[in-house]
Amino acid sequence: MKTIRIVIAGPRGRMGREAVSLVQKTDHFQLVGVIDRKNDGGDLADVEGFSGIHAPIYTDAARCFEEVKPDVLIDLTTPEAGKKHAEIALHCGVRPVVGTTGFTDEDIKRLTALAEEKEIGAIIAPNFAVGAVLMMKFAQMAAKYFPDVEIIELHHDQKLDAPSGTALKTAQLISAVRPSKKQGHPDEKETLAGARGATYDGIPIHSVRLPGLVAHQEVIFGGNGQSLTIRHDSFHRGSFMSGVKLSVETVMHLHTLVYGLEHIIE
Ligand SMILES: NC(=O)C1=CN([C@@H]2O[C@H](COP(=O)(O)OP(=O)(O)OC[C@H]3O[C@@H](n4cnc5c(N)ncnc54)[C@H](O)[C@@H]3O)[C@@H](O)[C@H]2O)C=CC1
Ligand SMILES: O=C(O)C1=N[C@H](C(=O)O)C[C@H](O)C1
Repeated sequence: MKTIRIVIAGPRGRMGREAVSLVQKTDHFQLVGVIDRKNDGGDLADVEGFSGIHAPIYTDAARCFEEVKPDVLIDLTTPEAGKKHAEIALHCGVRPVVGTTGFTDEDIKRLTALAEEKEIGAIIAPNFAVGAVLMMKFAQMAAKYFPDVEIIELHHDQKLDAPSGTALKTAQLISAVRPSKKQGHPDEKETLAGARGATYDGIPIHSVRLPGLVAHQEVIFGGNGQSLTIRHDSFHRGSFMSGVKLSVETVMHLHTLVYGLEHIIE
């Protein structure tokens, strides 16, 4: 199998560290550089926790892509940095695999247009865990029969964006198969602002942030005298890595942007 040259943005983060380890243990993956906020010009092997893993560190994405010429960028940073890195990657002919969340519909449209203009593959996956992708698919199936639904997402308390990318994607998939509707009593009033959560196309989304959690979501459907709950839990970040590997391999054969692993996992 041809070796895939990879740059990771955010290598020192919780997800970035897992991704570095994935690339290290995958025979046909090669870590050719990293993009970090610190240590420009240094070697990753000199950073705590990366002993023996040699890769040049860049703070400037464009310079990184020009100098190390990767096939794929894996971005696991922040919404602001992720959007910037994905755009620069596409301009430089590098295929982005973006796990970073907090992208708006507008961001995705803009990056899709750029990928099509450059005729290059890109993947934006709000959740790389196979179980989470199935949860979203099952929720979309259930919404045809149960149009009343609320989403509760629960994450660790260091998460920057709310709602989670997974909750937004779940709401988008549900909204694609059910007519728009306002749920609950038409005269319902919040006596404490925010009590009914945020809404996406009438679907309430509630975000819980607590220490000890990793990534969890419940999609609760209500019908006449019955309820259906679909729940997924990621207990550690290893759960995301088979999806990252699949995305890196798949993006090499794409010529457009794919938003969501449900388009890749049959
Ligand atoms: N798609 C998926 O399956 C998953 C996605 N995520 C998303 O991945 C992202 C990262 O999550 P965590 O690793 O938990 O966060 P983290 O806070 O542990 O790591 C983020 C890293 O990005 C780095 N960073 C920030 N700005 C940067 C820049 N301009 N250039 C280079 N590096 C920069 C930070 O220094 C930090 O090391 C978040 O958006 C999160 O929502 C997290 C888990 C799974
Ligand atoms: O920040 C996280 O941790 C996670 N972010 C993603 C999201 O926003 O959906 C994926 C997963 O839920 C973990």
